[in-house]
Order: sequence, then structure tokens, then C-alpha cells
Amino acid sequence: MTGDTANQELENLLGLAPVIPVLVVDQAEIARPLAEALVSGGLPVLEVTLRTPAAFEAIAAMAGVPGAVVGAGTLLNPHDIAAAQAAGARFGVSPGATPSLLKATREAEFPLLPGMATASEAMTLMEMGHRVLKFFPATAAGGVDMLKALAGPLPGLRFCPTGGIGHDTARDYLAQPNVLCVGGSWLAPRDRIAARDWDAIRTLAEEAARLAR
Ligand SMILES: O=C(O)C(=O)C[C@H](O)[C@H](O)COP(=O)(O)O
Repeated sequence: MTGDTANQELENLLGLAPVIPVLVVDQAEIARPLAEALVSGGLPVLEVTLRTPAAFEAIAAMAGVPGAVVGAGTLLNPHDIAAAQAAGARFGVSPGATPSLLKATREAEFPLLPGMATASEAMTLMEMGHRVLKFFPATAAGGVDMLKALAGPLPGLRFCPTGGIGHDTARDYLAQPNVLCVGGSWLAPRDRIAARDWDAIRTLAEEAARLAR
């Protein structure tokens, strides 16, 4: 997969919904009902963080939910790529980027949404062919003002800001022309997951799906 194909693939995926839920799944058995609630609420693109031992099993379960497009988040090193692909992940997300991770995702033809927080990091990723980036940690690294500032000198880049965003602030991010979608964990609160309250999670997804870009 060339850089352009990966960029186009990412742009297509991130264009499916205004919000990508960032999910921390502790028990694989909740993966399917959680994904069903989010997808039926209108958010088909899901990011499962590789922060828990259950993550790969969760990706596999969610990938079997009709309409779900599942990515592997917290991709920190090349070793996780093959397992993420084997589990059914269609793309990867990383909080930052390292040369070995970028090389490995290219070789594996695995579309990566690489994290960046500065103009230099964005330029380095551009040099390597990436034009769809995760702006992380968005709120702490300058928020909407930072995205406005980057739009002038780096007009070809498109972002998925993530980190510290909630329903109310998502609106401001989505109003930026260089923002494709936002990511956030507010769609799947730990207490709602613990209570198996899938209706509440579906409602949060419905509200998020209505956010305009
Ligand atoms: O684990 C990863 O892959 C990360 O890079 C971090 C996550 O994207 C953020 O932790 C989500 O941020 P919140 O919505 O503020 O919870």
C-alpha cells in the first residue's frame, strides 16, 4: 500500500462518522455488546486501545459486528501490528510516532493514524508520506487554536484530534476545516460499561453522531 493509498483509506474511514470512540476493554465478553451499542448509535469506527490483555480478543469480537470498522489504538511498537491485523483491525492509531513503527506499518500495509503534537512532528510525518494525523493530546497541546495555527503553513494535513475532548468541545474541533473527526473516550464511560448499560452508551453515540462536521 503506497502512502497515497493509505492516506485515502484513512480519509475514507475517518469520514464515516464525526467521532471515533476510544475504548479500553478489560473483559473480552463485553466487546460485542459495546460495539453493537456504538454502531447502532451511529458510530461505526471504533478504536480499541492495546492497553489491556483483552484488547486483541476484543478487536476480533468487535470486527464481527456488522458495520463496525475496528482499529487498534495505543500502537507503540512493531510487534503489535501483526497481532492487530490478525485480530481484524483495519487500521492502527498511535499516540506518537517512531521511525520503526512507521516503517513496520508501511511494510505490513497497515494504515496508521500516527500521533503528533508539534509542527516539527507534523512535518516529519509529512516527509514520510502521511497527511492524515492524530493530534494528541489535543487539549493539552493547544486545542483548536493549535489546529488553526497549523492550517496556514501545513494546508495539506487533516487531523483527528484526541485527548481531553468531550461532547461539548467536540463541536469546536469539528468546525475546523482541517479536522476530519475527533476521538474520545467519553462515549464509553467505565461506570456505564461496568453496569452493562448499553442503552446509555447507545444514547451517547447517537448524540455524538449528530455532531456536524
Ligand atoms: O491510548 C491511546 O492510544 C492514546 O493515544 C490515548 C487516547 O487516544 C486518549 O487517552 C483518549 O483521550 P481521552 O478521550 O481524553 O480519554
